[in-house]
Amino acid sequence: MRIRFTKMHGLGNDFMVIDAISQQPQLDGAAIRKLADRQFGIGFDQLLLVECPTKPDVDFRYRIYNADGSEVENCGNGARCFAKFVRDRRLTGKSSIAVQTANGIMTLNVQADGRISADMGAPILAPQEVPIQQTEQACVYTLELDNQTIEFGAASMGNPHAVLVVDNVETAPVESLGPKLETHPMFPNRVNVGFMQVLARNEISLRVFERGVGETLACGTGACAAAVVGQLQGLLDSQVTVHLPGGDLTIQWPGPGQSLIMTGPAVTVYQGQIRL
Ligand SMILES: N[C@@H](CCC[C@H](N)C(=O)O)C(=O)O
Repeated sequence: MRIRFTKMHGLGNDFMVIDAISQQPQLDGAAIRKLADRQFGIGFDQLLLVECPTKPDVDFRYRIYNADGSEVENCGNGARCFAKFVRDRRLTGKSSIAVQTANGIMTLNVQADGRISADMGAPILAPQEVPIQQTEQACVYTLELDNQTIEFGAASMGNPHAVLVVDNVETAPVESLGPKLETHPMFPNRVNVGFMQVLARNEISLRVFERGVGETLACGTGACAAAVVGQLQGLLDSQVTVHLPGGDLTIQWPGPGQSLIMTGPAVTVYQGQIRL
């Protein structure tokens, strides 16, 4: 069957977005991996499916799949692209959109300048719920890897994140440590691994090795998790500019129990059709 899709990105974190309201794509893990392939397919970090909601008082449901075919709970950059997609495709005229994800209901607000703010909900900090193999909640956890003790903070934005504070993101061991931490027994559902350099109390640089993908040019939930971990460790204020390899996000977090607001751009690259 032939499927219409839109290629989009949020700061270089790229997506294949499919309207699964007017089309019914049959995509299993193998088909998603084939489409995600950057040589033999379309190439993307995540696939986003826009569907009708299954709950009342919600505009849409959107589902997220990593390039390795695994379905995931949340995607910050994807959420902004989803909002631009449903407006550009005239699936809604609303500038405040409520969307159902595997993580609950998220509200997205399209601003006059075209940037999109997402209410990302409150971070989950209880270790069993992130999840990490620890019994007591702490701002800094440790694990042993290759005879080295690694310190990290942890938070779930619906999806699990570990955040390491580093002196310099340029030289941080993202490629070597990222895959080892992603699959470390400390993280029963695997983990997204952020490497954060604190530049000032309101400014960080961040690289993220994403679960199910590898290093991406930006990770919205990773930026939220870094802001949370940095604030809990006393390093950051409540509003932070996050410099990612693909560009900047603004994160606001008043503190524990409160929602994070993430603001940034969403870009359409092209529209296409592919035979599945
Ligand atoms: N790029 C995303 C996160 C996508 C999901 C992640 N790889 C996971 O497995 O949890 C973002 O912008 O948040």
